[in-house]
Amino acid sequence: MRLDLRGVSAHLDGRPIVHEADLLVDDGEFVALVGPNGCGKSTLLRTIYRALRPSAGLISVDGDDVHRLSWRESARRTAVVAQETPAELDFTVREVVLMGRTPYARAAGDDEERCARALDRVGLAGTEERVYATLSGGEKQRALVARALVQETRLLLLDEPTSHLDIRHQLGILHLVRELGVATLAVLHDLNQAAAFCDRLYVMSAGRVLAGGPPGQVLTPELISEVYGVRAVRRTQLVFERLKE
Ligand SMILES: Nc1ncnc2c1ncn2[C@@H]1O[C@H](COP(=O)(O)OP(=O)(O)OP(=O)(O)O)[C@@H](O)[C@H]1O
Repeated sequence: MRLDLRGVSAHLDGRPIVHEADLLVDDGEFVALVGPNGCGKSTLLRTIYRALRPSAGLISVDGDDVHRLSWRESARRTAVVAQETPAELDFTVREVVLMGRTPYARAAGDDEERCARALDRVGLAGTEERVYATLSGGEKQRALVARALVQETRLLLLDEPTSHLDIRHQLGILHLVRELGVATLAVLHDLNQAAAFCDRLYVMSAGRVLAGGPPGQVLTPELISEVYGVRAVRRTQLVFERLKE
């Protein structure tokens, strides 16, 4: 699975937000998209999962223009964990997770097992009957990752997947994504985490993709100061690793 963006521009309410973005995610790659608040990361992601039509450029998944695929075909290729959580209706966690199976034929008797396995992988085993709306922010976020997992796509789009999570669960989700080995494009804010977990990253600023490549090459103090207006100093720091259960 290969995601390829060429010259993608996007407007919101007639305002140009993303300008001629080029970006590539190869099969099995974990790629981060970083940049300051409001620079257009979510907007760019939305053009990929078809919540927004680009005003110019081409977005292809395995060579096919994503905006020309049928809804079902698109959902079989690409799963999304977006920032907005779904309307808080009275769905159970099971029902929310199984929405990820909608692009597949019914009658798959093993959907229950898939659901249980996915919930287990995100640390929510046994919560199937809970009402989704009653979960905490971090639990909701992990349930939405479980929904993306049962969709069994080879491309995963994650918009700040760790924003509500404590440090242990942040690492849990990032490790999980790595282990999946699925092509992943994730908007992340923590540059240290992006550098630690991702194969490559792209830096956006003011609607443009400024740089892309391995974290060590891209995240230079010069670029960070240009993009974020902060001074970056490389120091030894506390490193967190999850303890085994
Ligand atoms: N519906 C809208 N109409 C007009 N402008 C919008 C709309 N939605 C977002 N914007 C603007 O578009 C710009 C890009 O927003 P976007 O959410 O893509 O940024 P982001 O990089 O994901 O930011 P963050 O890190 O804060 O999540 C922002 O200036 C935002 O205010």
